[in-house]
Amino acid sequence: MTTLSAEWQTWVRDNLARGCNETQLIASMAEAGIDPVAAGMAVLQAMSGTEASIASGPVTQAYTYSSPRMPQVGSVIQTSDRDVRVSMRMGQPVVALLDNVLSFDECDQLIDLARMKLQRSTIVDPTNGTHKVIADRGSSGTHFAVNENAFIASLDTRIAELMHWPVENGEGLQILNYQVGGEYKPHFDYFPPEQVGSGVHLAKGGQRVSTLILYLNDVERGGETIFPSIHLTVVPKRGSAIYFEYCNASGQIDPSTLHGGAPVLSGEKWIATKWMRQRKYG
Ligand SMILES: O=C(O)CCC(=O)C(=O)O
Ligand SMILES: [Fe+2]
Repeated sequence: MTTLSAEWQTWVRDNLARGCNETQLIASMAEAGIDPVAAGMAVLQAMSGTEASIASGPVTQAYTYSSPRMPQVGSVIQTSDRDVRVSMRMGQPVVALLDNVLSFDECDQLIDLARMKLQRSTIVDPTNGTHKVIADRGSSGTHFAVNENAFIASLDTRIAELMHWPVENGEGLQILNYQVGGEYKPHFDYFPPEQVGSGVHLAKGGQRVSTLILYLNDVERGGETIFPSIHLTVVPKRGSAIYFEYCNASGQIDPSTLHGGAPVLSGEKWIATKWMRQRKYG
């Protein structure tokens, strides 16, 4: 057990005093190499004003891994229309790397459909009247409602079977496109229960329980999905997907699933993300 340095304790207190969001603080600390569970404890202790020393060594997690949704055996998951190959699996946190989730043709179709929707979000340039894409944030996105059309419905069914969770508990498939420099800073996909703002999200469908990120293209350089607290890096591969879960049957959440999208260094990156909720969503 080591103690979080005085500098970090001061940093936490100062940022809380400035009104920074707790989750962002934990994510920044994790990015700097601090165990996110220890970072979370530091933030909680600072919020409650205690000066006790804070453990940043191995931390006993409250999260119970006893009944993962993703089976912990087998190399193939048979869905109603496709055999998906498990190429890597771990139990704590529950993570699985899946190959052959989408055909190349399905990846291209998703990109084309999303591109059409993305193109609709243009503004008219007041200087010359031409349509142009709204300011480049390094990433842009759109989503498809659950069962929006026959193609999306077939994917929603397959994805639900892979995630071992009902279609109706899923949020609509989200498509993200990152250009060079585009990234997604480390974050949790669940809604932090201690945050006031989470209430509105939790009211509909409850907590998020699991995520499937589908890679729609090969990225020339960069754009890996990174899990800083478990030191896992997933290289995007067209048609493959990374699955992870972070909310168990008791409603506990697993902070070791902190993850982000590393900056794209060359080329571009297209992904589709499915989030599952505890209950029926929508
Ligand atoms: O871009 C990535 O690899 C991560 C995406 C992600 O974290 C999300 O969609 O929730
Ligand atoms: Fe995420």
